[in-house]
Amino acid sequence: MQPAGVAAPLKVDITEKTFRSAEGVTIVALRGLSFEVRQGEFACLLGPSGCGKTTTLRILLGLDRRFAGSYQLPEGGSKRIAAVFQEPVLLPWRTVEQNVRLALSPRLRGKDLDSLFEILGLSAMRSLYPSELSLGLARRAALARAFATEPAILFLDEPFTSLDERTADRLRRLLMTVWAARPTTALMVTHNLREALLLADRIIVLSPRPAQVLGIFDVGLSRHSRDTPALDNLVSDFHKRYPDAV
Ligand SMILES: Nc1ncnc2c1ncn2[C@@H]1O[C@H](COP(=O)(O)OP(=O)(O)OP(=O)(O)O)[C@@H](O)[C@H]1O
Repeated sequence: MQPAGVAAPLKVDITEKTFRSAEGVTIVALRGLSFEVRQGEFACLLGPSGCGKTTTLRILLGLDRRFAGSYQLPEGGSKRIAAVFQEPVLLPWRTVEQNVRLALSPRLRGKDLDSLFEILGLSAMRSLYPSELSLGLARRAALARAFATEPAILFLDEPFTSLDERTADRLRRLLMTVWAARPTTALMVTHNLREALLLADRIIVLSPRPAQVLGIFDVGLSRHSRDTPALDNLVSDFHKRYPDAV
């Protein structure tokens, strides 16, 4: 048991998660999946398509309680959990700013959001409605909403899919800037190795379904040094260590 006030990691120990298909066939999505994310760390869960990454996040978000095993959220189960999904899920009849403020606890509702909107390049878009935003801007609004809540843990499920590469890259860099300004324990699901190498402190490498941890890849390079040649080297180091992963 972690004493109150002491930094606690995210601990995951899922013994098994199965689904029953429409034809009555049992699909084992996860079996023996165990890992930790340290306090204040940005970790990526990297694995091939269909291996069980989203299933894992849904369990950690409390959206799926039918599994065997256990997990412990940072700070002994604080309620401040934020999530950014593939779809930004903004309320269409609310402005960007209202969407962000609605997510805040009463204590934070009136807080100054200027610097957060500024970092994310959203200062001029605060009073726009979601239908007036490009997909890239809507994703930024979803990031603003997540960080505004000052979460104990932030879960991200492939937040940069279906964007052109330039927009995705700009958003990845914005995510790093906002995370550096407001560090929080973060777990991001992706099947994009370069993305994981650009963003993560450590990568939790998963096997094909049922997802198990093949190993942990410690990126071990400061984020400012992760330019294209450095990323190329990291990709090659990664493939040497995990020739069969992703
Ligand atoms: N509600 C469900 N009913 C039946 N099978 C499911 C259900 N949800 C997920 N699955 C199956 O469980 C497995 C894991 O799915 P999951 O979405 O977690 O994978 P993923 O690693 O996130 O994939 P991707 O990277 O393509 O999003 C897949 O075989 C999927 O078809």
